[in-house]
Amino acid sequence: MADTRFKLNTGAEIPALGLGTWQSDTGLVKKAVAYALSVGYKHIDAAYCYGNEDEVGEGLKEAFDGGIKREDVFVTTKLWCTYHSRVEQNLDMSLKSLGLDYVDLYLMHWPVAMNPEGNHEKFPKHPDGSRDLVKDWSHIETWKSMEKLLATGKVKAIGVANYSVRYLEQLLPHCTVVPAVNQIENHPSLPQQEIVDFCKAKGIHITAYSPLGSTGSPMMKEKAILEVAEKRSITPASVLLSYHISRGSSVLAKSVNPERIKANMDIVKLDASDMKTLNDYSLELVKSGKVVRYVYPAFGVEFGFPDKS
Ligand SMILES: NC(=O)C1=CN([C@@H]2O[C@H](COP(=O)(O)OP(=O)(O)OC[C@H]3O[C@@H](n4cnc5c(N)ncnc54)[C@H](OP(=O)(O)O)[C@@H]3O)[C@@H](O)[C@H]2O)C=CC1
Ligand SMILES: O=C[C@H](O)[C@@H](O)[C@@H](O)[C@H](O)C(=O)O
Repeated sequence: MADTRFKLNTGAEIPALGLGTWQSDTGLVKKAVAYALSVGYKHIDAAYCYGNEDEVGEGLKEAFDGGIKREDVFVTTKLWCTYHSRVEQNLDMSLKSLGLDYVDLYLMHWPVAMNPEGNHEKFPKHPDGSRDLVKDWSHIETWKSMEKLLATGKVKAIGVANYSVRYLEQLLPHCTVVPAVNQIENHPSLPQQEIVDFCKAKGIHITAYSPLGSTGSPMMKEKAILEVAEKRSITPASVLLSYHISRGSSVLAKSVNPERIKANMDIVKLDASDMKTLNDYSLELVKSGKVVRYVYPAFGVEFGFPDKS
């Protein structure tokens, strides 16, 4: 089932499984990308902020030199927060590093702008250590610039990441183009049902990030996951990745290890009783206020996530 695809509101298809590249060390990520594409991945998730797009680009080049066609790979990258007032410039920087003339999807990485003239190119800070934000900058302004990119041919689709219902409700009335995707942290310990349902109703596809619980894959030790894995004789990683495909979402798994990259393609159709076990586990966490969000950078901003409000 790793070859499942979902239709975007642009008419294009997004391959259900993507290779993540956040925290993929330089020296390893070129091989990871080239290897993943050689064994059948069709979707690579990158970001300017990850600082490794040059190497991701080298991995893509190796794959293209080996005969894989550009049009058969779905490449996503993201606008970083210090570039909200310079959207096309940041896209051009990513395209140059990736060695591409277009990306399939360009996302606003977080709906918050950081000072483009601060004391660091990506993570400007105030003397007290807090992030140097442009507090009066609206993410709607950024989206307007993202919409203009479509006419350049440098992006096939545009979308957002880390948007809550609250932020989408602010954005949608001002959109000429509805985001194709909202990329969010999602796994049975953070089901985010309200945003998943809201996006579905608006025709916005969900891509799940950190499906294994991010660094060190802590979700793989959760009892409900182990229970389904044992019952189906599959790995916990397979349960965690398959869960999203059953929910109609695409999913990104990061690995720089060839065995794990290959193993993560083992996506199966979970049945109703498997999904019930996982959903009951999620509901219990939601009811007791114990959902777990692994990725919550210190922006000091209220993003409208129900678990953080
Ligand atoms: N839009 C956004 O703000 C965000 C987007 N993302 C995107 O989503 C991707 C995935 O999320 P990420 O946070 O990286 O975390 P994941 O949930 O993909 O987990 C990655 C961790 O799991 C390990 N791992 C991977 N596969 C296996 C396996 N089969 N068995 C055991 N361990 C495994 C990896 O180690 P190893 O490499 O050694 O295998 C790494 O430590 C990111 O890389 C990025 O592309 C992520 C966070 C935020
Ligand atoms: O995509 C992954 C994450 O969003 C990552 O880009 C952020 O967590 C960033 O490191 C930050 O500290 O703001």
